[in-house]
Amino acid sequence: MKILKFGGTSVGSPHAIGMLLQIVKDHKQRGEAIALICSAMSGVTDTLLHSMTTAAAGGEVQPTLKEIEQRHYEVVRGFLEVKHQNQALLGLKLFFNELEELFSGIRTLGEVSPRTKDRVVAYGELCSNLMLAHVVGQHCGPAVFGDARQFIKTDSTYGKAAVNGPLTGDLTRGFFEQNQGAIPVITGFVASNEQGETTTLGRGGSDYTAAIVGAAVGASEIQIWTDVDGFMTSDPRMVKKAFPLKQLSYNEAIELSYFGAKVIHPPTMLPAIANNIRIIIKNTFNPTFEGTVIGPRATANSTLIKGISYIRDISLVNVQGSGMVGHKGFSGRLFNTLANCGVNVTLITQASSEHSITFAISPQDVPAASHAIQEEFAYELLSGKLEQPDIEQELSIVAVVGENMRNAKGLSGKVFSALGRSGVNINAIAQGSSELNISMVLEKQDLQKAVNAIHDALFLSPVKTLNVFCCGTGTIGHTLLRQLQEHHAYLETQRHVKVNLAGICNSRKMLIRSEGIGLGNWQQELQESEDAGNLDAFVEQAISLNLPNSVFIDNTGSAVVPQVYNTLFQSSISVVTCNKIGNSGPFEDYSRSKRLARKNGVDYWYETNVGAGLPIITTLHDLLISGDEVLKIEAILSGTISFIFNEFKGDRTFASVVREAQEKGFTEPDPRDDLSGLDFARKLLILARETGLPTELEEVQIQPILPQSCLQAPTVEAFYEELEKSEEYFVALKEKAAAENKVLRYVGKLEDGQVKVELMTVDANHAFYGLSGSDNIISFTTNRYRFNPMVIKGPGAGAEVTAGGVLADLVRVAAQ
Ligand SMILES: NC(=O)c1ccc[n+]([C@@H]2O[C@H](COP(=O)([O-])OP(=O)(O)OC[C@H]3O[C@@H](n4cnc5c(N)ncnc54)[C@H](O)[C@@H]3O)[C@@H](O)[C@H]2O)c1
Ligand SMILES: N[C@@H](CCO)C(=O)O
Ligand code: NA
Repeated sequence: MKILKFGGTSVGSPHAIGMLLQIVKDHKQRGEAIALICSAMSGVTDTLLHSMTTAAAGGEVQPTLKEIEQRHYEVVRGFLEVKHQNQALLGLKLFFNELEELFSGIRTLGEVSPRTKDRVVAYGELCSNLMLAHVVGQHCGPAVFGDARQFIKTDSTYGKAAVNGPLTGDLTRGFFEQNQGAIPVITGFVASNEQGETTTLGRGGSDYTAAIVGAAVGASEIQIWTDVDGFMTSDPRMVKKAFPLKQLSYNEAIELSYFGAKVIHPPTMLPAIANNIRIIIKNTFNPTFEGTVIGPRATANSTLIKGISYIRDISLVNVQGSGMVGHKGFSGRLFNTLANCGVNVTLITQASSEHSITFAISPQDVPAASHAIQEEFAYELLSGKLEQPDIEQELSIVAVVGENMRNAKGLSGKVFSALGRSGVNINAIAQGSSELNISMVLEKQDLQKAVNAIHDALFLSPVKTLNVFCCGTGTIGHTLLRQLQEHHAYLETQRHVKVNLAGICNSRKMLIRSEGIGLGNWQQELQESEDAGNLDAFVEQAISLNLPNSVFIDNTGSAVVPQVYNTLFQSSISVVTCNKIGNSGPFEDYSRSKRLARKNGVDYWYETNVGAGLPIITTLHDLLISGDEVLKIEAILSGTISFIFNEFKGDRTFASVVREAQEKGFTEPDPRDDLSGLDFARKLLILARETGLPTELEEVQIQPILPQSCLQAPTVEAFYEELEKSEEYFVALKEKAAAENKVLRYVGKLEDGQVKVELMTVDANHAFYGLSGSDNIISFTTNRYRFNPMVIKGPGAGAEVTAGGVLADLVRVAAQ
């Protein structure tokens, strides 16, 4: 025998009932004996409860009752042949007449007793099951309406009656015996007391009925048909990536439900658990989906962790004092007094020093708990043996649940490091000795971030979502977004990184959207945004979203954007930047940013500050962490100037070559930053700092290659005009070098603590002679590479290579 329990939404509409009928037919076809237990049509119970209050206050409820009536009639008319309708309509009409009488009684009395309340709400189940018995009877073979009041017997605790197990068992079996050959369609939730008066079973009552009936008739399986695919790994409203679990043990289901999963109400399952009956959660609207099987034990091959649940509102009470150390019975007194005033304790931790006990309770219990402690420990408080209890508010509990995790080493480490990296502070931790759950108390404002970070860290899906805030959508930013769009499938399947573009900002506009901006149409979405670009507001919103694995990408050349990095680090947001202004500012700022990133456990990557996508900074780091020592760096690090010297061959003017460099995306937003040597000096400065030299930009010696008139031009256009006028100067430079069979090279050097950039002419024997396009070249002379320096060479400017480098840094964040 299988018991099929259908919840309110599963019987709440003609569509749902159509699905139900197919499910019943499928079972019949397989020759399985089944019984149905159904809830009231969705919304009916609440409407009845509400209407009772209205009626008691003298209000009008007739139209509301008529609506409920019509919903049932509609099903009858939709599913039954005309000749069968009358009998069903008649039965329902009788119920509705009784209901009306009850309501007129409530109006007269002006109040609702618990007994009346039970009588009234029971009609939700009575009507739906009577209706369904007729419908199932016509479509699936003989069916019988089961009014559970005839066989589920309880005491008279209205609203949450206690079941008389043995009597109920006998009567239920009797009912089934009398009705062999028909499918029982039984009212969930309702029962009756010894006098035959209607009672109800409380929260989760229909599940309870299913478990009671299942236990009584020795069912092999109880199917809970609902509107979700099963028990999820976490609340899907909280965690987008939550997915349905295949299998759970009873204990795991109870633990998850305790912390908020609302699929079943565990106490109601006890009769099924006691009889080892398998429980399956199934989706009425997706019946072929396998759902979640709940059985006696966690199967060996199921996941270690079953779910992440939470309680949103909790308060922590911390009791401490010298009077507690070594005092037998202290905690006994404490928890007794709490129990006596009806305070439920959700979590307890005690340090082994026994100096303090911390426990979590519901915020509404705080006054009662405080009062009880004051009374019980009046003497200890007065004599200073105990301090005044310390109460922390605005907290939540997150619980990680799984039976198999007791044998999994390193699991709690994963949980805590995921939280640490997301900047979530943990106020208290408890692990039951059953190791079925690890619970953490944390700030309510961090709840969503914490649950998502743990979910990401623990669940099968190795894909890590980075929440990216992209500042700057010019040459580089634009290309980066295109690359992210082009490579998203590769990133997800091969690198296990998913980029959620949670915000974009440029000088004109900004847009924040936690659920993600389309990588394919961000331009349009940004264009349509009504928010003007405002860096501070952008950062503020990014921080307040409080998303896990947040990364801010600076694709600007702005001096103000780096000023927000420290705030971001302090809010546990990583930074990836191709903007070198920050790292080449005052040394103190440079080292503070690095320190803050480290202190907050977030990433700060800026490989593209030097040589665009070429692996220069990472290589330097690798040399240094492996104990090598840098003796000398020689480099060409201006892609723009490299390009100009490589292309200025006499067939066109110097100015036109510079223009081409700009068009090709090699130059800084203002090409004078390249031609003045400033951009180059910044890069060399950053490299020097990475080797440990605490040097400043002013200390870098720069030999200019441009005449003063060009550098001083007020605008970029004026600069180009000056450049045209200086053509002779550049031709002379080039010809002088050519006469000696040499080429012009703008070379940077770091040696003996000195940093300089100078114009050189080199011959064919020099390593820097043969460059093309925007090539950069860098040679590291180190202890290990003393006689044959390590050389890195390749295009060192341009949108593709730079954006590629930024993307690599982003993947590096995910890898951490
Ligand atoms: N071009 C290259 O080859 C290369 C290589 C390595 C690094 N970089 C660096 O890339 C950065 C961007 O260069 P680009 O050529 O893309 O510049 P760009 O001028 O094309 O784009 C800059 C973007 O930043 C935005 N922006 C500027 N100030 C802002 C602010 N305060 N708040 C918000 N948005 C702001 C602008 O609106 C624009 O969208 C520069 O720092 C540059 O040094 C470039
Ligand atoms: N404008 C720079 C590229 C950005 O670092 C160059 O020409 O080298
Ligand atoms: Na680089």
